[in-house]
Amino acid sequence: MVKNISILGSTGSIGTQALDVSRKLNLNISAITAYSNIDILEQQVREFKPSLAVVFCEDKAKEFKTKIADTNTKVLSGMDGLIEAATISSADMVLNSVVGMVGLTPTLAAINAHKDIALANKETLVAGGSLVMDALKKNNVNMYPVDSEHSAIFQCLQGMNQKKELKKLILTASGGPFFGKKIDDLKDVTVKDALNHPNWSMGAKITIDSASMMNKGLEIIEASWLFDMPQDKIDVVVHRESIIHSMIEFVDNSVIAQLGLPDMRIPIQYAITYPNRYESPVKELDLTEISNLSFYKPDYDTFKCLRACKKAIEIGGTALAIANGANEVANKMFRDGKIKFLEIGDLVYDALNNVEVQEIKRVEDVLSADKSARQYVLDSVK
Ligand SMILES: NC(=O)C1=CN([C@@H]2O[C@H](COP(=O)(O)OP(=O)(O)OC[C@H]3O[C@@H](n4cnc5c(N)ncnc54)[C@H](OP(=O)(O)O)[C@@H]3O)[C@@H](O)[C@H]2O)C=CC1
Ligand SMILES: CC(=O)[C@@H](O)[C@H](O)COP(=O)(O)O
Ligand SMILES: [Mn+2]
Repeated sequence: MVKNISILGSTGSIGTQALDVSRKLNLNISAITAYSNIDILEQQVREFKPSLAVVFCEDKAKEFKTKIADTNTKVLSGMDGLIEAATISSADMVLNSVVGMVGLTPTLAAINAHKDIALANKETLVAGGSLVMDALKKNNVNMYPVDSEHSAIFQCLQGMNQKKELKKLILTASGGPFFGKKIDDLKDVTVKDALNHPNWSMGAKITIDSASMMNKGLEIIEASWLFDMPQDKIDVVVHRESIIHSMIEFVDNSVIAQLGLPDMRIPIQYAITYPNRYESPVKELDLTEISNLSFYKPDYDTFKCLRACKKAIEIGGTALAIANGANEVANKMFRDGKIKFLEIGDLVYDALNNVEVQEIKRVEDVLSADKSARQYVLDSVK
């Protein structure tokens, strides 16, 4: 089993739960990173004593260095710091739980340094999936999904005999806080409404993505890279209770599902301990308490972001990075009160229609498409 782990984004929702899992598994923490939240990072340094702590923001990193001057932890900042945390020699595995496609460069660096990857940071695969998959192959490195649906599929696939027997993947979606609503109902929804996820407690960006169903679109793309499946073999079914985390269907129409309470500590732990399983702090699932599991077709007319992601897959190349980059900016603008909820989907769609798409040959192609998509959205909203 993994003994030493580096956690990128340790102060976030996944990062703090990953430290909880690490505490119970008695793992050594090699490095931890934050964007600017130095108070939580300080507590983590004092408890886990990593040899490296990274604060992405330079000013905050300076302040942090003074705060923890009495410890043996080295402090770095910026992308160089993230790369150092991703490649630190003492770590066997890197858990990437930063939010956004800023995670791509450190993921590639970790793979090139032969670290196994536990991946929560879905934007990395969405924007640069072809580069990541090539790097994994070239370096003979494993990537274990943390995203609940992808972990569910990965768990279901453990029972597969041959790939040709697999018919399709079935991603479940909660439907978010706006399930059943139509465009007219969504015109004036507030940030507070959109942050009210029915089942999961997560960071702000992914919670808004769940409300717009961009999250499910990103997850179709993530699944297509992780499991090498075309999008016409990836179905989405709305399952309001988030108890079935996803399913796979075989050619004989037998369906295998993975179930559990909506708690990310199960997929995080499985990514770290694969192929072994250990007791976890998550409560046992009592189906008689849940009593009802419901299923619906997704509403592609209302949830434009879901449609946009399918379109991005059809276009291919840097279109995936464009959809992701446009969404990252639009999502933040909505949270900051600068645009309305429905404008997120409009902006992602417009970026796909207007930003030039290229073939991906190098990481620079992805970074440049991401930059153009972000600029496109910023200019559109001025
Ligand atoms: N939360 C969940 O249950 C799930 C999350 N995911 C995915 O996992 C990833 C993390 O999500 P979540 O934990 O919810 O997010 P959070 O916003 O809670 O945490 C994000 C982490 O990344 C750091 N961070 C933010 N921006 C940057 C940046 N520009 N550069 C470097 N570090 C940064 C944050 O630091 P700071 O605290 O200082 O801001 C924090 O440590 C996302 O890709 C999400 O889609 C997938 C499935 C479930
Ligand atoms: C916990 C997790 O994996 C999230 O991605 C979650 O699935 C979001 O819920 P939605 O199904 O509402 O997007
Ligand atoms: Mn998910």
